[in-house]
Amino acid sequence: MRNLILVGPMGAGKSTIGRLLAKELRLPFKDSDKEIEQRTGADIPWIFDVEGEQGFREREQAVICSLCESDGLVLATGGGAVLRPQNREALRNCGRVVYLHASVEQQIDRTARDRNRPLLRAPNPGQVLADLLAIRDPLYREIADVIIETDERPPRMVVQEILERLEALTPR
Ligand SMILES: Nc1ncnc2c1ncn2[C@@H]1O[C@H](COP(=O)(O)OP(=O)(O)OP(=O)(O)O)[C@@H](O)[C@H]1O
Ligand SMILES: O=C(O)C1=C[C@@H](O)[C@@H](O)[C@H](O)C1
Ligand SMILES: [Mg+2]
Repeated sequence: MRNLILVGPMGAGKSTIGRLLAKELRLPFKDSDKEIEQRTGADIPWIFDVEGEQGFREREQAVICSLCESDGLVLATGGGAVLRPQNREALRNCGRVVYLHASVEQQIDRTARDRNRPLLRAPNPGQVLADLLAIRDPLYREIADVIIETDERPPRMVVQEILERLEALTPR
């Protein structure tokens, strides 16, 4: 398949694992969040503040559709990249999709120190993460070729399991 795409919630480790996986496979790595920031010339909190979540989602769709035209990439997506049906179709059609799963408790631990996620600037970020996962978990599953558990597993172990599980897939 053409590309390797990581989906999953904030704190699942898409950016971290994607970078390691790309190194291991000697493939270029792209992160849709970073790409949005580069193309906008501003960071994600700025985009949410000035253009709202809708503005961010427009930019995200443009970036996803353009990155999906590439071949041979490891692509880490943003946590909400699966919300739009057009993105789900583009991602599904442009490579193997890996859903990195993490419990809400692990997501809380892994995102607590980082102020770069505007959706978590709420009084109760744990509740926000739980609500988002309830809506998005079926969407991640809808497009996933494999689902990988990341709770209590170091990044290197997650990378190894992805490689093994991808190896075992039959071509589609
Ligand atoms: N398997 C893991 N074990 C322990 N810590 C991890 C693991 N995966 C990621 N982390 C840590 O969790 C934090 C969040 O990871 P990362 O930014 O890769 O998540 P993400 O899925 O890309 O989130 P977002 O959707 O917000 O972009 C980082 O500090 C990273 O070092
Ligand atoms: O889960 C989400 O909706 C988001 C996750 C991040 O990767 C960024 O794409 C942004 O902060 C929104
Ligand atoms: Mg990320």
